[in-house]
Amino acid sequence: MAVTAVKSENLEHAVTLINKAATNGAQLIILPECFNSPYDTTCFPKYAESIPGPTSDILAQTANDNNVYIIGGSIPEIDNGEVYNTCPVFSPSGKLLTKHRKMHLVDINVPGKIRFREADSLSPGCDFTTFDTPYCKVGIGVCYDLRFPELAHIYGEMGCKFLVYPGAFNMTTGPSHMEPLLRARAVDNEVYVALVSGARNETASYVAWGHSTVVSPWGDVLATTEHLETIVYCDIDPDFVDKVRTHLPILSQKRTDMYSTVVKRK
Ligand SMILES: NC(=O)CC(=O)C(=O)O
Repeated sequence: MAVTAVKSENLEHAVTLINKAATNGAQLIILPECFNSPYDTTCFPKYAESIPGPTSDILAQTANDNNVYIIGGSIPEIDNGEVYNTCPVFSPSGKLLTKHRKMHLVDINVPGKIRFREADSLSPGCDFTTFDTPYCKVGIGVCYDLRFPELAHIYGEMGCKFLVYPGAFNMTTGPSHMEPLLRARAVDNEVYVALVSGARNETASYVAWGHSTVVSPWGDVLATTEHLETIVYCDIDPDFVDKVRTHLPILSQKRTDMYSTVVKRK
C-alpha cells in the first residue's frame, strides 16, 4: 500500500484495497507497518491515536462488512502518554481480537546510509501476541521483531503455524536481509511467514524496500512483489506445516537437555 502524509486518505485507501482483496476471495487480509502515518519518528506522536479509536473503528467495520480477518498493519498508538507501534487484529465480525505492540524497536546506524531510532518517540511493547482462526493459530510481530529468532520460536512453541509481520524494511537493509530473515524464520520453525510492506516512496524521509513476501514452512517464497503498490495473494495450507514437521522433525529433536528458549514475562 502506498502511504501518504494525509491520514484520512490512507484510511480511505486501505478500505478500498481491503474491499478489493475480499472481493477476490481473501479471507485474512494484512496491511503494512504504519499504514495511516508516514514511517517517521517525528510523525508518530502527531498521528497517534488510541486503540480502540478512529482507525481501529474503520478497520473493525471493514472486517465486518467483508466478513474477513484483518491484521491491521500497524499504527502509532497512544496509551497513558506512551506511543507504541501497534498492530490491531480484527475478526470477521469486526471484533478487536488482540493488538501487538512492536516489541523490538529499531535502533540502527549504518554510517552514510541510514540512522533510525524508534525509541526517539516510541516505547516498546511487552506482550506476545497470537490469535486463533479456524485455519490455524497466528503469531504477530512488527518488522524489526522479525530479526529476533527467539520471538518466532516462542510463537512456534505456542502452536502458531503462520507468523505475520507488517513491516517496512529500508533501502539499506531490505535488499540483503529481508528475504533471508523471512526464510530463516520459516525453516527454523517450520511455519508460514509473511511480511507486508508499504510501497516505496522515493520522496519520503524513510524509503521503504517494499517486496511484500510470503514464505512456506519449507522455506520457499510462495508469493512476492516488487516495490510498487499491489495486492499479494497467497494460499496457506496449515496441513502442510504438519507434513513438513513429520518429514523433518527438528522441533522435537532439539537438545533441550542442553539449551532452551525461556519466556520471562507473559
Ligand atoms: N523498519 C523496521 O522495523 C526494520 C528494518 O528496517 C530492519 O530491520 O532493517
